[in-house]
Amino acid sequence: MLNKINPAETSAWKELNAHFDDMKNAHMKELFSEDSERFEKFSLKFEDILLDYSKNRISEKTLFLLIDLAGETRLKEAIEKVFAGKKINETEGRAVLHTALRNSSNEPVYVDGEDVMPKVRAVRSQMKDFSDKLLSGQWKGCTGKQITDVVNIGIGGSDLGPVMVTEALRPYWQNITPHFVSNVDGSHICETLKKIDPETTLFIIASKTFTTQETMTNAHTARRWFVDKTGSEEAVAKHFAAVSTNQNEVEKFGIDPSNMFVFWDWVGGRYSLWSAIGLSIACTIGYENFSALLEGAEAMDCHFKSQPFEKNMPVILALIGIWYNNFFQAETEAILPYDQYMHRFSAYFQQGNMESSGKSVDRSGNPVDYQTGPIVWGEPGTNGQHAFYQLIHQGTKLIPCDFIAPAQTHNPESDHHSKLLSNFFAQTEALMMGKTKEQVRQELKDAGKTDEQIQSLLPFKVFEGNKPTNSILVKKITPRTLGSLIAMYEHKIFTQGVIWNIFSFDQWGVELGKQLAKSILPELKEDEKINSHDASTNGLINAYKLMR
Ligand SMILES: O=P(O)(O)OC[C@H]1O[C@H](O)[C@H](O)[C@@H](O)[C@@H]1O
Repeated sequence: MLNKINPAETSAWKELNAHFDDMKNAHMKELFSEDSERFEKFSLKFEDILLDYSKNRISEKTLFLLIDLAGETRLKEAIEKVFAGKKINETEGRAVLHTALRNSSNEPVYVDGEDVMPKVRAVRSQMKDFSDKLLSGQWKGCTGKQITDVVNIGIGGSDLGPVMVTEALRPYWQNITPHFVSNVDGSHICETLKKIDPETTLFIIASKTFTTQETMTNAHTARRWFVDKTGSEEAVAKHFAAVSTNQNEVEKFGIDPSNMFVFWDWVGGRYSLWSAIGLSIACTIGYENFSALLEGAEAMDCHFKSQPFEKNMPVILALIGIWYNNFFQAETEAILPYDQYMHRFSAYFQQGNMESSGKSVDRSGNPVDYQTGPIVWGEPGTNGQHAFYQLIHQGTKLIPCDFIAPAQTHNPESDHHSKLLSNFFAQTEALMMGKTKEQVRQELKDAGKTDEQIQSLLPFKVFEGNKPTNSILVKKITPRTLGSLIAMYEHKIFTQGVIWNIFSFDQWGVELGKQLAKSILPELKEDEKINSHDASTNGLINAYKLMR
């Protein structure tokens, strides 16, 4: 379906290896002083989003070769296939069509010869209807009261997207407070139940499979609590909705079929916020805003499909990521939003990246002999500055970072935003420029230090600089721009997967732990010692039995 080209065997890769020898010691400071147009050359604008990628250890030749690599690994063809609904998720035999969920054109999208768009539109209008009723107060709970709280019970892709988006778009909240329960740790559901009133709460059970242990356990606990508090089984119909691809299991759980929202196996969990999994988002910010989120993503889809690689934001980001990952051998990437509302953005893309690209077998089933997905992590600025930036500035590891900031804040109180943004600009400058021995010497001299003091302090105060960053400056975080940003990173992940010759849309690695947990659970019931595992696991379980 997708080609099975080993990227490391392409001629572009070999040339990149040779080119890396020329570039590995190049300092960005010099690259900037050699070219007064570097910023213009290495920045892109898409609607209200500016991507500045000039602070990277790249030259025009680097980009040229990376684009060649994309050509040799047939990226263009892969993009056409994914949008056309081809079953590129081969290990699960599925198409990958989260883009169809935001397709507002009249173009049909076929899976197995069937246009999926009519079904997509039907669920969209069901979501609109439901969220409108809830927000307008027309939907009444079992005692005739309006719904004030929505609790989304889901995990992984059925949780992270809705949490991230509702948090990022908090300024757009209407009259419903969302809550999210994901962890099977009873503390999560218990603490949430303490905050809500059963008469005014709607539970959304969100699970693609409707068999996930954490979600089903939390859902049953919520249901028991609800029936216990209201004394009525019938009331469940007015207070529970489900989002799933598994109609049978939803019915078994006892959710009114008219409160069920479907999606399809061609929507991957970590790409599902655009589907009915986004119901909690629509109920929080209103359907119109949810729709604007989809429109922003769709606009990025069109950009990704139509722009040549050198002007294509997701492609450029992907190629730069590959440059560091596979040539500089960088192991991690940080995503650093300078926006408090976006505090779950890196966690969201941690799943997006690490489940998609955490693969060590290529599309032919052979072990890869090059690095694939990086470790992705991050926290909002400026908090991160006071926690882990030290290592980025002066540690031994190369950590390419994406800095994201809105030019306009939703809270223009006093001078907070200019202070925030001055940090955003200062950090990427400092990471690139560093501080030379001469500068440090002068600074210490000006501070009145003796020569001896200067000599001893010097090595610690020098910053090598040359630390790569992308800056993504957004006019304002609105539903539309957020939609575009998310889609931009989704397509970055896709592009990298195509080039690395891996399957980006399965996640078999998650299964093993789940299976073992299932076999261990019954062993925890009895008090007697067990002996069915390795010595460490037996030892731990037996110690637990004595401690509990
Ligand atoms: O939506 P569900 O079927 O409950 O699945 C929830 C999560 O389960 C697993 O952990 C998968 O690795 C995730 O990709 C998925 O999002």
